[in-house]
Amino acid sequence: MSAIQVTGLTKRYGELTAVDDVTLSVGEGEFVGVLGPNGAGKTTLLEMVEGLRRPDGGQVEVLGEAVWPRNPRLQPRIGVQLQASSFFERLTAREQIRTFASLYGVGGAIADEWLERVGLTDKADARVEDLSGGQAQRLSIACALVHDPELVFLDEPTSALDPQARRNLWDLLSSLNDTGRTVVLTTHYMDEAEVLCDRVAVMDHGRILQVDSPAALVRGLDAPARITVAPGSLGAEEAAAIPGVAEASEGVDGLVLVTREPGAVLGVLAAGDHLAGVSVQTGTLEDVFLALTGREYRA
Ligand SMILES: Nc1ncnc2c1ncn2[C@@H]1O[C@H](COP(=O)(O)OP(=O)(O)OP(=O)(O)O)[C@@H](O)[C@H]1O
Repeated sequence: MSAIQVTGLTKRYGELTAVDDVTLSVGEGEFVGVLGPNGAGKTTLLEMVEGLRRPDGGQVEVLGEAVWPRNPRLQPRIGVQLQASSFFERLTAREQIRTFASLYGVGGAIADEWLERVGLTDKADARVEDLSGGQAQRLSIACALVHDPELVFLDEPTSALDPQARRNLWDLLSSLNDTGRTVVLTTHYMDEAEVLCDRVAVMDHGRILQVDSPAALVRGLDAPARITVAPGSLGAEEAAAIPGVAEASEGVDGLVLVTREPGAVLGVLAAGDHLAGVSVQTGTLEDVFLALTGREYRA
């Protein structure tokens, strides 16, 4: 069964169509990312799927249930990362998460465990107003997860985090997903989408342009591979004569061979003992975005 089924979803703000006829399905246990630049419509889409915003058209079904109007049967089963501004005022971090926990009948010990899991134990007694942006973000994520929901929604969960906290959160989300939870997040970070997601929906101007695994999106580009050979290892003429090499030219890091048959070319390089220091570069999600929109990706 699908965890999420979105059909023809549309949201307009005056003249602007923020979400334009989006159809998307997310399977149980999948980790799906909605990737797009600022203003692509990711938040609006997510809020409609969460049942927080009313669509102008289309349908949303989450865990087999309608989400609008507010569906109380869904609340215990889904976790929604709220913006830091939605915290209860003047509570400490511990009181905040314990309050969320108690709403779902979850005990204080588990709430404290979640503070630990997001690295906030030493901030447990700080008021939420006194947390840094990254700390508040981690607290909001812990509050969304404290009742162990089967489906988790996160809106740009790592945007205010430093690199270490970002890695830690990636590990946390991956481990949740490994234990069967469905995770849907929005991000404008290509690397985040690439590392975490089973499938990525590339979104721009309210539309989902393509949905697939990061590897399949890149494969679909049909872009040639670039093999860089360490300087001095091989001459340009010799390299150009290797079957399958379309082009060989000196680059900053060595000789760059452009080929659509990287396996065969690497085989020849190995046979000639030229593999030391070789690197292979294929397309990236940035190339995918460029191919889909005709524009460079700017988060
Ligand atoms: N309440 C609103 N009223 C009017 N326009 C809105 C409203 N909310 C969003 N928009 C507009 O809809 C478009 C999509 O916004 P949305 O926040 O969904 O994009 P996003 O992809 O989440 O962007 P970001 O990465 O910056 O959060 C934007 O052009 C935005 O200005």
